[in-house]
Amino acid sequence: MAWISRYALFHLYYTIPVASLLHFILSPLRTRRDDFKIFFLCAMAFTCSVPWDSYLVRNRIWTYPPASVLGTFFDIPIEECFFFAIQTYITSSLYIILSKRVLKPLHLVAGSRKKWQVTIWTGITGLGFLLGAMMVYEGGRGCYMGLILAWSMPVFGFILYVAGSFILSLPFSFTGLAILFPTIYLCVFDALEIRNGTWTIGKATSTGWKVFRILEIEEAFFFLVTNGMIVFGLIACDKAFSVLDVFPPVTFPSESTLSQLIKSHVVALSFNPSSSHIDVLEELEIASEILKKGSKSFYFASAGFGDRCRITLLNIYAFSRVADDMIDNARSLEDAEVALKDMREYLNTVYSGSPFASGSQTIDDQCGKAPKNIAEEEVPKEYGFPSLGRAPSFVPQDVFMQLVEGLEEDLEFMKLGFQRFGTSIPGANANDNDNSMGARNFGVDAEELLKKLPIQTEEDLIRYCRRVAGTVGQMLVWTTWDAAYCVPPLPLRALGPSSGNKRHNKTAETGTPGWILARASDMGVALQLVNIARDIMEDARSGRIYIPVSWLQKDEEKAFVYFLLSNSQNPDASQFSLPILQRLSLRLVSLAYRYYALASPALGHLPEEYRKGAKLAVAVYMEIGNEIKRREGDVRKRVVLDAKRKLLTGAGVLWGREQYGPFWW
Ligand SMILES: CC(C)=CCC/C(C)=C/CC/C(C)=C/CC/C(C)=C/COP(=O)(O)OP(=O)(O)O
Repeated sequence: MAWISRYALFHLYYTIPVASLLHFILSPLRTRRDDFKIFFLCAMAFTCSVPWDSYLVRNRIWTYPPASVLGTFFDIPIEECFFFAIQTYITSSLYIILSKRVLKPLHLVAGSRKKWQVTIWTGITGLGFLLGAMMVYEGGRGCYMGLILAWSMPVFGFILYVAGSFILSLPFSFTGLAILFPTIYLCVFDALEIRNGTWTIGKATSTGWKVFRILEIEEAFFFLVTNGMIVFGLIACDKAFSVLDVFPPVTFPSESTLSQLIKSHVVALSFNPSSSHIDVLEELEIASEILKKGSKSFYFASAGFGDRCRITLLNIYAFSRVADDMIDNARSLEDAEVALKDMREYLNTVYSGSPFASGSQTIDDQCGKAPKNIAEEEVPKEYGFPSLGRAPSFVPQDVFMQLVEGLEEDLEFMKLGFQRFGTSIPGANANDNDNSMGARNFGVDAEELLKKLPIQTEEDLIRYCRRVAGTVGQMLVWTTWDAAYCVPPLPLRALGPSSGNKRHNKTAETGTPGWILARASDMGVALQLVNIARDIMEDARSGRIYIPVSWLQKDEEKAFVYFLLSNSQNPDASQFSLPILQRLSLRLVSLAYRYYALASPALGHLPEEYRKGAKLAVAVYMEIGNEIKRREGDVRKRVVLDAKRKLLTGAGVLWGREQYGPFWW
């Protein structure tokens, strides 16, 4: 016997390379759940297939020349046993890669909506089983097909019964591909091996019908049903996880012993959301839509987080977006003030009873306390804010309160009345687009006006960024801690009292939770500075200038900002001073990179499975900064990245260099 068998060569040439490629693609985004699913499915595939396949071999339904295999296990070639595992690995990996984009809990529609289809499909599997059993009983040429049917249909029937509506709700574009691609691939190489004589299909027990005249129909059907079982099994796991992510109070027992854990997953698997659960799902859908519309970059990057983490990130973004819009779109100062009051009240309501509520509690107190199941609670709808989901169970309320303080700062601009609510600034003519404005309009009034701007110094700017974006960075960190550890990591003691805002101090020891939170705030600052650089013109149109007045040393720079504000209905920097706009936006981007450099080492300290997701979110947004640099700071036209650029940037982060930044970093 040669040192390697023909069947082993089949794996070497055709299955191992594909499995390795998929492993490489999936590895940066792999989560513990993915590992669990793959392991579980491989174990199931092996256990279910060995007795069945052993029966086939012993009854000569398929045979192999003894010389073409390395050894046997219950009469099955060991290469065939390996095949059960590697086929499961290939199909599972492909499904997991394709499904990363999809937020699976969104597909937990009420069982009733798909009830009929589920009943019909489950019925079909029942008939399939009966047909298969009859074919086996009769023996002869239908035997192999009958054995496939009788073996696989009960499995399909069971999965459809427990997760049918979820399976039918998922987009066929990816579930179908995850089944069909490996099926076609395996059919082609199976046909080749049959022709080479590596194995043979018994003529007496097969129909003799061939697919495309090359492959026995039973073989093609075998690959189809086995890949189908793998994908359906993975979807069933996803259903259980989705239920646990969205409805933790329904199924999650507070005990975390292994038996309780298994029990909760079994309950989740058989759980069918009723109409009373639809609200939660609809809110999730709204949050997802808000992110999709609000930020294409972050929507793209959100796929890099597991669903559990992603759901809370959606909730957080949706709340921040809606809160921000309420201020931006307020029709009067009073409206905006009411909105702020509502925000604070809403936060107090959803945080009532949470160990993470603002107050006298220290983070020490919060450690070890079971989070309250706020999803169960009736949150008043009158505020009109999207649900915060489970965030109040692990994100300190103070962080949200600081975000609201940031939004409050925007009110300062409104108070100045730059073209808001029909007022105009003193001494400026909104219709005056005179190119020589620097000389004519700019005067004592303007000096006075610049003095009143809320952002006077770089410190003011950074404080604002910390509040509106640094907080979001910290929320992301708390969310990953919850998703990875279920409770915050213990050294939280290092943080001290939860109230007070010491989290961005530079002295915290590297690697401690306090340090990680501080760096997350820095990262938020970096991203917000890019955002400000990109939106100078748009913000001016809303009467806001975030450029620190202290940066405006020369008269022409002061005149520039004055012009932007006074002509805020239609500012067009090209009319007088593009170089100033370029200088200021580039200065913002450089500052952004300084904060990025400070923060990026901390990305490696996030829970491992969320590192890549966070890097992806940061990289896709910082790429906007790179583009501003490439355009030499000309931000008259809004900088947006096309899908190709996002994909390339994303790919660079996932499979390429560890550190992200402009090429000279
Ligand atoms: C460094 C560590 C430990 C963690 C990193 C933590 C992260 C990812 C921080 C970034 C936080 C973040 C996403 C802040 C939001 C900043 C921002 C500029 C938001 C702009 O949002 P939109 O204006 O809605 O988006 P568009 O600009 O795409 O329209």
